[in-house]
Amino acid sequence: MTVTETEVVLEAEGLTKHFPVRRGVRDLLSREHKVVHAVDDIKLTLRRGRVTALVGESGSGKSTVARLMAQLYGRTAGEIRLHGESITVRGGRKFRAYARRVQMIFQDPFASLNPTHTVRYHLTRALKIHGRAGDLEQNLRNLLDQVQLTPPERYLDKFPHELSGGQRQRVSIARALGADPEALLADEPVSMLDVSIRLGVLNLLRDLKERLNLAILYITHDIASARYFADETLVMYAGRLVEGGDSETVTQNPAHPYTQLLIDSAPDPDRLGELSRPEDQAGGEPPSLIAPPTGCRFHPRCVHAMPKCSTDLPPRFELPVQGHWAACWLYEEGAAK
Ligand SMILES: Nc1ncnc2c1ncn2[C@@H]1O[C@H](COP(=O)(O)OP(=O)(O)OP(=O)(O)O)[C@@H](O)[C@H]1O
Repeated sequence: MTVTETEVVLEAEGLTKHFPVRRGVRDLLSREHKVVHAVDDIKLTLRRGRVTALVGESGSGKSTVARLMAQLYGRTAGEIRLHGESITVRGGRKFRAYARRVQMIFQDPFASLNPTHTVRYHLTRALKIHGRAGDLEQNLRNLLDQVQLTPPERYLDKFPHELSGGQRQRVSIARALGADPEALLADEPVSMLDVSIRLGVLNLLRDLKERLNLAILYITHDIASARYFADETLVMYAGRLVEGGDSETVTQNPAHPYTQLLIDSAPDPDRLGELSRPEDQAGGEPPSLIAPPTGCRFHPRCVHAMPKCSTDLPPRFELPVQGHWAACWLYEEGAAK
């Protein structure tokens, strides 16, 4: 099935978030209101039965995108559409209705579960909030079955500290499923877990995607896991998307110099002893998002930078593989498509 064939659940267009910077004493005298350009002009589409990875280094704005899509943050500009309908909610009943369809999973299951309450409490609450308590015992069992915590009675009366990290994250996923959502926004769902159990949780999410026909946004700094887990991969740098396409193409044939850097600097088990060589750290630091570079935000670190890159923002240029694009002037020829 091609990317365009499955039903669109959630879309963002022109999604932008600027956080005001708290003003110091010296700034009070100036009229300037500084902002952090955390997220600028993001366009993405989540489809039924598909995982879209949003990949980038720390501080690139990935979590902010997830929180905007979950309507936990108000946006500075742009539009979020649920089944084609533009939607903005700020708390209250409207938020609850939105959360019934779009659920978020956070990085740290220990922080997102209340240590003083049992698994039963967390899941019961989710079912009740979303009007699905019905046959409560059976629904609780179903949720735990779905996340492969079986037999359910072994887990229902446990407190978060009595569970392993992987089990806690499975409870968080079960809680999200309590709403019977169409889309899951998973913000680094395995990065706090032991390496040995990450794969199990990603496989569970993949299994749920298929069985429940979920649309999943998978946020990660680990591009290798995006190749393994996601159908589509979007690469984010300093608040902007720089490349996108099917995961195999983006990870095996990266077009944007930043994606290439991300792949080259990903830990490679065959090179572990060499990681501290100075040449491995080439490529510099991400820019300040208070005064981001003009033109392409990556140009100060880019080995291919041309004069135009520092002045003109590159649009998306389409590349030979269908659906693959890069926002990079190197591909300007392809813009004719
Ligand atoms: N509430 C806030 N107020 C001000 N600045 C913020 C706020 N939240 C995030 N930022 C800034 O926005 C930028 C993007 O942050 P965000 O957490 O979205 O990045 P990220 O890619 O998810 O990073 P990480 O993987 O470290 O969480 C950062 O510069 C961050 O400091």
